Amino acid sequence: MESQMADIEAQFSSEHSSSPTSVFKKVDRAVILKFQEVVYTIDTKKQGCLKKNSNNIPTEKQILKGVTGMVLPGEMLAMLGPSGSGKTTLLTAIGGRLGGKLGGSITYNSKPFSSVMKRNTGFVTQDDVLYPHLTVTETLIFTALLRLPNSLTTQQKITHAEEIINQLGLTRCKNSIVGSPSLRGVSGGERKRVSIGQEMLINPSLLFLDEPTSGLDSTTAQRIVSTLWDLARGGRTIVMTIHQPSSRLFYMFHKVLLLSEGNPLFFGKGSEVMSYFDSVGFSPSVAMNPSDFLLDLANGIPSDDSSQDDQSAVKRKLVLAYKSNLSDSLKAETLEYEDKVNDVLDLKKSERWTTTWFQQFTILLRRDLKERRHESFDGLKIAQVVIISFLCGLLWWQSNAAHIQDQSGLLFFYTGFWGFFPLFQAIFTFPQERDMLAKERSSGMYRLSSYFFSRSIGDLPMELVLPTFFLVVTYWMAGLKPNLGSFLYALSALLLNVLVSQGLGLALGGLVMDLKKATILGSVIMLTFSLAGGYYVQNVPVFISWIKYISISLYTYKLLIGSQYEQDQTYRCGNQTCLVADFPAIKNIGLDGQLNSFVALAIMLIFYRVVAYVALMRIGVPKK
Ligand SMILES: Nc1ncnc2c1ncn2[C@@H]1O[C@H](COP(=O)(O)OP(=O)(O)OP(=O)(O)O)[C@@H](O)[C@H]1O
Repeated sequence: MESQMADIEAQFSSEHSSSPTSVFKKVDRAVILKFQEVVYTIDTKKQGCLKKNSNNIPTEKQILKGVTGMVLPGEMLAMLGPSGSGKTTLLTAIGGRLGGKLGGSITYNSKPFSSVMKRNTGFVTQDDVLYPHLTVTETLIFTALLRLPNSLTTQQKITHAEEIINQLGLTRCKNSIVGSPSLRGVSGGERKRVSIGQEMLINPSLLFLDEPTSGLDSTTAQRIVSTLWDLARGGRTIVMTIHQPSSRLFYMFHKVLLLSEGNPLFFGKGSEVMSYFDSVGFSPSVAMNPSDFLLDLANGIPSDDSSQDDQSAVKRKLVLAYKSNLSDSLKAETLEYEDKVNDVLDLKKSERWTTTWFQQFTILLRRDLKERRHESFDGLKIAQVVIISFLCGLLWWQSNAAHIQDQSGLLFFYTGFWGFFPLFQAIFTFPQERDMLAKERSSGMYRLSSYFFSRSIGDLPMELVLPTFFLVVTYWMAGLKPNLGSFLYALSALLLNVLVSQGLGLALGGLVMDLKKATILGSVIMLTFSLAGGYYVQNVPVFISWIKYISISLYTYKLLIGSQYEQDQTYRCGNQTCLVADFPAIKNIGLDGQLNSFVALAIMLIFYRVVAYVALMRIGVPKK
């Protein structure tokens, strides 16, 4: 086995350079990771795992049951175990991203996790969270601009991203879009390397990867693990979960941790694992891949010909064997090491953010415009608005004040259409972005406020151009008050309506974070606002009439009729002349109090956005 390691070393040391600019260069700060007796418990009642608790069934479930280990700089630890054994939970815990009931101790150079450590940590999640419409180069350059400190110039950051592309073997596909399951882009292995590249940009001392090889063929998996192996040689501490590595891969790991139902069954050198299990009475009946053998053991199946054995008894025996043979010596070794490293490898203090607020804002805005250019200039969306504009213009063709019923109907239609349309566009924003926001925020890439402003402003031009176009067409075709002042008044009311409805959509999406639920909730709220808007029902019972005070439609409708009619204006009703202010759909709303309506909409404009912002604050922060 030693010779196998030497072969691998020889093979890969020739493949990668170690020049000063290389991604494989020595890391600035080495980190010793230690975790002792890590226990993690979840409240199954809170998580909805148990329906009832009438029979005193325990409502807590232990996911991790006292896991200990230590990974030194330059080492690569593989965590193995069957599905559900707790690998991802442990990785998330030692990666500093797990809140809740976490017991035991996890230290980094003898210190707890801190924002400085966060800055030195790379975390590659199992699912690659990447923007599908950006190219590989764009993805890495934007990450470099956001994550690298201002001590580097923009050009140096770009050069660094380009170096990563070359060194991770992504040159061939650097101009291809990343893609997603529904959009053909680069291959799965290339996508994984882009995710690794994003973390490598900051030259992390610690690198965590959740199943970096899942879904990849064995050659691609081999390439990725050898890249990681080279990264470890630069003094990085690397921890990954892995499902079923081939024996070639297995021997590349310096250390192996085997988990079964949250219990550790083995922690130590990969080369010693077979002899350990042999010493406690378990050895494969035929020569087999060590990871297959280990997974069988963790499932309670000791060898191919003994599938009839009691699996729980086997697992219990293995847990006891670990406790009596490995646990104490491992704990002692971990403690002993502490004395040697204390204060030797200290992390320097560093700023919380590597870039300024304004830099983050502009980079995020540019990235957003690039990623979503196809959405903003979506032909279908534009066609929809154009068709409805002309249809409305034709239906209400040259109506005049005498057709007050028609005109008030058109004005109310404005509030409805431009309430629902922006609301449903905005509802999608945050649920779609949640994973990206969680990933980037948990690696401390930018402030929430710079993200929030860039995201709200990025869409604005198109959000405002479409209703403006709609109003220009319908206003003049329908023969509304032909005076620039009235038109501009109506336009500002309509745009305010759009912005407030958009804010409501952002808030609902941010609060619920589930598209289906948010859409249903959004339609119920908007319909309620519409019904309470004073057009359909005039004699609302007192006990429910308060709804109108929170109705976006009511205030907008009030402003729109204010833009068209004067207090003393009359119209022909049959053979006589009637006051516009007495027309039922207007009388109830009244033509006065215009300023109050503006103020009410302005308050809602701010309020809904504040709610959306507060709702986003919980994303990317470990739950307490
Ligand atoms: N927040 C949670 N709520 C409910 N159950 C949870 C939660 N977190 C973890 N678990 C449970 O803990 C166990 C371990 O989960 P974990 O994802 O760590 O397993 P894993 O070994 O990584 O599995 P896989 O290989 O399938 O990804 C599973 O049974 C899972 O259902």
